[in-house]
Amino acid sequence: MKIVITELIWPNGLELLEKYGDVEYDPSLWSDRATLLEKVKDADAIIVRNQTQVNEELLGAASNLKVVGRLGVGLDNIDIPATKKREVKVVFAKNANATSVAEYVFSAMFDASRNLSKANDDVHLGNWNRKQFTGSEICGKKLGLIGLGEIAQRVAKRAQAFGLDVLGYDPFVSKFDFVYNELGVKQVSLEELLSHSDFISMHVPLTKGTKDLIGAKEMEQMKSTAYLINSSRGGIINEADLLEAVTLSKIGGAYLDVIEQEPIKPTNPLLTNEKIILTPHIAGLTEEAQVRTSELVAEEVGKVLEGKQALCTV
Ligand SMILES: NC(=O)c1ccc[n+]([C@@H]2O[C@H](COP(=O)([O-])OP(=O)(O)OC[C@H]3O[C@@H](n4cnc5c(N)ncnc54)[C@H](O)[C@@H]3O)[C@@H](O)[C@H]2O)c1
Ligand SMILES: O=C(O)[C@H](O)CS(=O)(=O)O
Repeated sequence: MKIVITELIWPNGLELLEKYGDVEYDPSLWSDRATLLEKVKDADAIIVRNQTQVNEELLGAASNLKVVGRLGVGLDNIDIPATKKREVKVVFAKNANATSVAEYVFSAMFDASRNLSKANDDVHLGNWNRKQFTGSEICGKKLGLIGLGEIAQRVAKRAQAFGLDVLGYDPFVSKFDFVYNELGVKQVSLEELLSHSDFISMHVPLTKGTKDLIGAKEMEQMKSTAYLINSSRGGIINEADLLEAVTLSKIGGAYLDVIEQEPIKPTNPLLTNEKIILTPHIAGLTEEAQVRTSELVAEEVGKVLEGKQALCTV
């Protein structure tokens, strides 16, 4: 069996995969499409993250392919109908990085409320501006969660402990769901969530229905002090509208772990506003999450290659 890995995987996953066949691992292969198309010609398995476009072109080139392993949960870079048409299985790291993403959301809320990074920069300049960095408590503030799946539920659970008031909007989750009844999330309309929340955290997949879900109209409804946090996918918040809203102080700022075009280009206008805090798609990137992710995907890919039933499939 030939297993081609096009993006970052942890060593425990590599070790497991070596039991199933010849592993070709190049974490930057995703960025060299011509070489990638050549390498997958006789591949039985391809393992990717979010950058490799698994589309008709790639699937067409990989005529031997049995399985695509996704080292994460977002499947927006994989043409699922095309894989089904070719009877190629897709396995993914269901829930493996959810706790890490939930903790990232708290890092963003605490950074916004206690000015940690800005105060550190200032002290390193030799200053001691205590009053300037007076913060605010997150206790008692309103946190709006857009999308109430696995990650949002882990955020909601932790938010209870911090005394946050959690509002939730997800048209696909019934009012009888435990997220409303046991996790203390209050079911609201998108409009209510936008107008009342101090922090708004996005937890939806990127689909036709969620593209530009938050644009100028939605930002108009937000509090002028509120922060947007996006650890789901670029494209869900309209970036031009965000830059304008932050520049005109219509909202407080934003924490973006994901952007439409990754990696970021030096000319990206988002870099011009310091109230837009950017991280390089690291919300799910912790040692613990990546050990889990790599093990789970390696095992699931292995099952398919051995003709067994995989569990984390689409
Ligand atoms: N930054 C990172 O490192 C990182 C890591 C993991 C996941 N993610 C992203 O986070 C996303 C969410 O992950 P998850 O595990 O919570 O997914 P999930 O499938 O468990 O939950 C997604 C939720 O979004 C809801 N939803 C869909 N369309 C909606 C809409 N228009 N409005 C409101 N809600 C809507 C669904 O009903 C579902 O409850 C992933 O799709 C992925 O793109 C990013
Ligand atoms: O969807 C995910 O799990 C993530 O965005 C993290 S990664 O897989 O792209 O690294």
